[in-house]
Parts: sequence; structure tokens; C-alpha cells
Amino acid sequence: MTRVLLDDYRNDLIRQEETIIFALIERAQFARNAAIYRKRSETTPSLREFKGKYSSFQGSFLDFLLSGTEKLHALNRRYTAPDENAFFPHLLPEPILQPVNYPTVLIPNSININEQIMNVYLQKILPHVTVDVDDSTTYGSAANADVAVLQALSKRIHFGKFIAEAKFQAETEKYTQLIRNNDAAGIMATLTNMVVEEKVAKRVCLKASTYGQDIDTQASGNPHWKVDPQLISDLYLNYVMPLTKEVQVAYLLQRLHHPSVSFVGPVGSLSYSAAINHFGDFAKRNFEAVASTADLFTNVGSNKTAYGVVAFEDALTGIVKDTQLRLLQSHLKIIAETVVVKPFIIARKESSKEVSSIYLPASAEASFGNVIDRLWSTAKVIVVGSVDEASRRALEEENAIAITTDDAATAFELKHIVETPSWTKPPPTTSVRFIIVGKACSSPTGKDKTCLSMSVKHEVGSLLSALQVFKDNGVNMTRLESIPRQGNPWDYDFFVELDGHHDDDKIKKALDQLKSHTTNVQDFGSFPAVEHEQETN
Ligand SMILES: O=C(O)C(=O)C[C@]1(C(=O)O)C=C[C@@H](O)C=C1
Repeated sequence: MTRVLLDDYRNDLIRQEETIIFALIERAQFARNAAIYRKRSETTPSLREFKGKYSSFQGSFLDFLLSGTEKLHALNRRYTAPDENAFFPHLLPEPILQPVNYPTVLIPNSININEQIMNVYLQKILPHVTVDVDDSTTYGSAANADVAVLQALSKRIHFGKFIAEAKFQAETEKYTQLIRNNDAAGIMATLTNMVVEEKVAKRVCLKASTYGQDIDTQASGNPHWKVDPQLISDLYLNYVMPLTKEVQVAYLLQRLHHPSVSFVGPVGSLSYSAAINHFGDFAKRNFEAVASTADLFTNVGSNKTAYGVVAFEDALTGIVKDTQLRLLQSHLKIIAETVVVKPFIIARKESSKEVSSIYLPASAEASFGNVIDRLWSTAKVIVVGSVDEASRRALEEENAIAITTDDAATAFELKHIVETPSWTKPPPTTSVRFIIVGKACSSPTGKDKTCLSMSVKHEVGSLLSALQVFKDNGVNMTRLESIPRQGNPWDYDFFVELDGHHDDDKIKKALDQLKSHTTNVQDFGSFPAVEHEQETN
């Protein structure tokens, strides 16, 4: 590993401040142009009619331009550099230039928080630096300027990996202990340097007020800035530095290749795919398989691993009760979510034609009911909770088949795929939302969710008054579910999911007001909302 110094990297961060400030000033001269950030299907008719390749693109006009820019830059091997991270890594072509041998500074990793950076930019930065008007003559210029800001922010924030490596090298013993203890909060506290953060914020404010001042207004005694310098400084304090620190923690937890992520095994299970989705391929060496959800919560609770990846909701059958219960009983927080979508297959351990039992995940019942009635009407159908369970149980029994996924079949060594003549095309899919639980909280990104449970008072209308609090504060509630109260049979609490982060003013206010309508509120944390369901292979 190449020896690196923190001071050198701090200087690099100082230089990147200029790039970010100038890019923001550049973007500020154009209208907000909200239409260019909406998905193609939801945007204005004039934009939808853009011709050429855009006509078959699903995402926003900005996504179109950014992904196109990245594809072009990838040819130039931009994303082979360790300090570059693409927003659309899955779309990149192979470089046409020969690979460069970069010095090995970082451990191989695929930490990429660009989705969060995009949300912070669109929700928290753009509204403050632009005026909310639409000017279709500047759609292209505005989107080009967005690309420059996003690339600069992404580079700065992911630079946290280098900073973390320098810190690790400077204080190897201290960090080794924290890492081996999976102490994410301890790592965060150790790498945080408030004196430096204040210095950064002040310097950024000074630079922004120097570079961004309208020279003509200087002499008039009534100076005007293209972008409010204090605002840029606040953006650094509230978003840029916190996200840089999250990257540092993520990097350090992978640094020693020790177990830091629990998943419900074995390798190949849906939980394993979700762990790869969230932590990236390189983090596999940090994964540890556990036998059950209970073991996963115990592992994270006792710092055996820093995080656990566990199924939370099936698109068809709803909340996974076991996970919800364990969450209620633990003091863990949800730090992230990820959605796994996979096609169903039918598999078995031996190549026989006999079928006496069928293990059918509840979420596949609707899609497979007819096929099963037609082909195996005499077989016993056992409805199970997941594709993993279906595979495991089919392995234990002669003449059993499982409705499962490719990975889950391989994981449980069901080697024979059953082809059916009545197969629907395309095959139905399973879509499961996983949560990542841990002890620390995620910082706000502008597009977050908050989960909590509340016990309302035993009074007429108390639930209604509690819910009114969310309405009064403009908080969107996306889930309300009654759940048995822990330790009090036949008493009920409410599980609530909200749009927003508990650090957002309106949620803070709502939670404060909620106290007078409830006897208890348990906060399960705020985490970045994942919008897109992607089919993962
Ligand atoms: O300079 C450091 O020590 C860093 O870790 C970088 C940084 C930043 O993002 O600027 C992040 C965390 C520290 O609290 C101070 C500054």
C-alpha cells in the first residue's frame, strides 16, 4: 500500500472547493427549470417531444445528459481512476484507452453514494441557488451546469476514501481496534475534527463571497452575490462534510476485510444479493452469513458486525413480521434500504418427474396458482415466507420442487431447473425491500424516510390527533399499521413510515408535538429512500 499523508489530501480538498463554488455560480445564472429533473413520462409536453435518443429514455433530461456524458468520459477511461465514481456505473462502456497503473492507495472497493448526492443536490442545493422559473431556452445550459456541479460534488465526497486511508495509516492501531469492534459511531467520532470543519466552512464562505460577488455592486456599497456565500458554507457544513464522513466510515469498515455485514445466508440468498446491492461487490469479503433474522439482530446488537441486511417488505405480501418484531425489540436503527427484484424459477434437487410437494413463497401464489393446478394438481402445496425458505425446504425432501430464484436455487444446491410448458413470459418476479440495520444514523439527503412506532393514549380520538400532527406540519405519512404492543397482549401500537428525515425541521416539529398525543414514540431512524426497483442479476 502506498504511504499517504492527510495534509496532502486536505490540500486537495481545498483546491476542489474552487471547482464546486464556480460550478454553483455557473448554475445559478439559469432558471430552476424543474421540468428537466422529472422523469420523461412526467415532464412537460415540450420536453417529452425532444427528438432522437431521448425519445426512448425513461429518466429525466438531466439523467439523459449525465449518463451520456459519463458514457463518453468512460471511453476516455475516466472511471478507471480511483477518485472517480459514476452516477450510472451500470451503463458505462469499456475504455478505448489503455488502462493506467495507478498507485495502490485504496483497498479495492465499490463504495458509491452518488444516488444520495443526486438527492442532496436536487432537494437541498438547487432550490437555494436558483429561482423557481421555467425557461426552456436554457434547459441544455442548466443541465450542463448541473453535470459540472454533480461531478465536482461526487469527486469531493468520495475523496473521503483517501482521507480515511490517510487517517488509518496515521493512527493504525486506534482505527484497527474500532474497526474490529465494528464501532461505526466510534469511527465517526474519531475521524470528526470540528476545528477543521469550522475552518473549511469559513474558508468556503470567504471564497464564495470573493469569487461570487458582482463587481458592479461592490462600489455602490450595496454588494450583491451571485450565490449567497453563507448558503454555500452551510451546504458544506450540512451535507458535503457529513457525506464525506459517511464515505470515510464505509471505507474504514471495509479496510481490514473483517466481518462487518451480516446477511441471512447462505451465499446466494436474497439477503446476500441485497447486501451486494447496498455495499457493492468488493464488500463480499466483509459479509458473514447467519442462520436467522434473530441471529442477525443479535450480531449487530453485540457489534459482531456493524450492519445487518434483512428482508423487510415483499411487494405482494407486505411487511415481514419477524423483521418488524425484531426491530421493535432491538435498539437498532434502519440506516438504509435496498430493493431486490428477481425473476422466479422452479427448481428441485433431483431430475425426476415426480412432484409430491411444492414449496411456494406467499408472494408467488398469485402468479403460480394456475400453473400448479394444471401441472401438479395432486401435489401438496406448502406456502412459505421467502424464496430462500422454499429452496431450503425443497432440498430436504424427495420429489419436492421450489418456486424460487436462480441465486436462491444455486445457494441451496437445487441443481435442476423445471421447465414448464405454461410458463408465462416474461416470468413473474419477486420484489423485496431489504433494510440495513445498524447503530448509527444516516445523514439527511433531501429524499429520506423515517420509521417509528407510537403508543397512543387510551382516549377517544387520540390516534386521530396524533395523525393530525403530521398533517399540520406538512409531513407525508406513507404507512400506518397497527402492531401488537411488546409485552402487552391485545394492546396495540402503530408503526409509521414518513417521507423525510428526523433532522428536517417539519419532522422535528411533528415529533415534538407528537409527545402530547402519545405515551411513547420509538424512532427507528431515517435513511435515504430508494426509488428505483432494479432487476438485479
Ligand atoms: O480533514 C479531515 O480530517 C476530514 O476528515 C475531512 C472533513 C471534510 O469533509 O472536510 C471531514 C471530517 C472532519 O470532521 C473534517 C473535515
